[in-house]
Amino acid sequence: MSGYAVSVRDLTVRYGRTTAVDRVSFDLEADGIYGLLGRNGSGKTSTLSVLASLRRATAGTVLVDGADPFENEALMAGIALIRESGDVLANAKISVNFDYFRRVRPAWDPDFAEELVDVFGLNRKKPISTFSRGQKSAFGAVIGLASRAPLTMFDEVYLGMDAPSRYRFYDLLLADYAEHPRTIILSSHLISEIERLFSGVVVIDEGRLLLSEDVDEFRTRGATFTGPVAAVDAVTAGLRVVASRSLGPTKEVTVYGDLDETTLAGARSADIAIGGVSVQDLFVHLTEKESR
Ligand SMILES: Nc1ncnc2c1ncn2[C@@H]1O[C@H](COP(=O)(O)OP(=O)(O)OP(=O)(O)O)[C@@H](O)[C@H]1O
Repeated sequence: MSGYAVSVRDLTVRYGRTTAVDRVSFDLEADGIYGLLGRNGSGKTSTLSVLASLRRATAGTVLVDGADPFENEALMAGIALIRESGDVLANAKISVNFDYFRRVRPAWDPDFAEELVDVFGLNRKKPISTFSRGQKSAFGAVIGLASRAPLTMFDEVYLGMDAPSRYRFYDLLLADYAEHPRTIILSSHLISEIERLFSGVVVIDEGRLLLSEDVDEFRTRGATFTGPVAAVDAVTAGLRVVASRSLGPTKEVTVYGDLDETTLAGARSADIAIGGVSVQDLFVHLTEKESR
């Protein structure tokens, strides 16, 4: 089974007077790992909830595999939204939960699920409600991975896990994706750890779409200059600086925007190394109030 394509058109979600999502449009090709990035309260969960059919759009349309997921049971079997709040049988043990997910998730892999329980060191004898926050998050990751849903969405579940568990999750996700390609959306505002996973990014801010593009394209929106402090300062003077770090005589400055040939030639002649930009730095810049 391969992944579902996603098409979001003019999606609007309102809660009373609050507009959480404001005419957002983007497309995700089937089979890819996408970052849905936005600051707290930017509308990530609201967007994912509509895709998962937990909430009806106030306006606009959402198509998953070409169809509206709302009250579409057959399609919903292939759409998994994993939230930190659970969506599991909290009072039951792992085995009871696995029996349930085996029934509702057509691509459920029971062996992989058991293997993941061992990897994350989860207790098979206790109900999920007695797990710590990190263990609950890890159990969510287990469900999300073993479901192998053609559209799998992780809504910041990894935030509750400690660093070793998070890195294990990222590695497992990548390895499993390579063997079983599908469409995966990771929503987060903590990007540096997960940006290596993305093939594409959707950035939203205060309910509005800022951009939706391929990650390599996104990274070329800026550049990083590394070299002697004075030389770097001279080359980057007048450019839109996104981030700046100094280490003794060396300075690394990240800038946003297109670079002209004169700037690039100046950098090369001053022995300044020019590199790509992290998604994290660009995201912070794009969503900072003072940058607009
Ligand atoms: N059930 C609700 N009732 C009223 N307002 C809501 C409700 N759910 C979300 N909101 C509001 O909608 C906006 C978007 O919230 P949403 O949860 O979609 O953002 P988010 O990007 O997922 O945030 P976070 O990163 O903090 O989880 C916020 O202003 C929030 O206060």
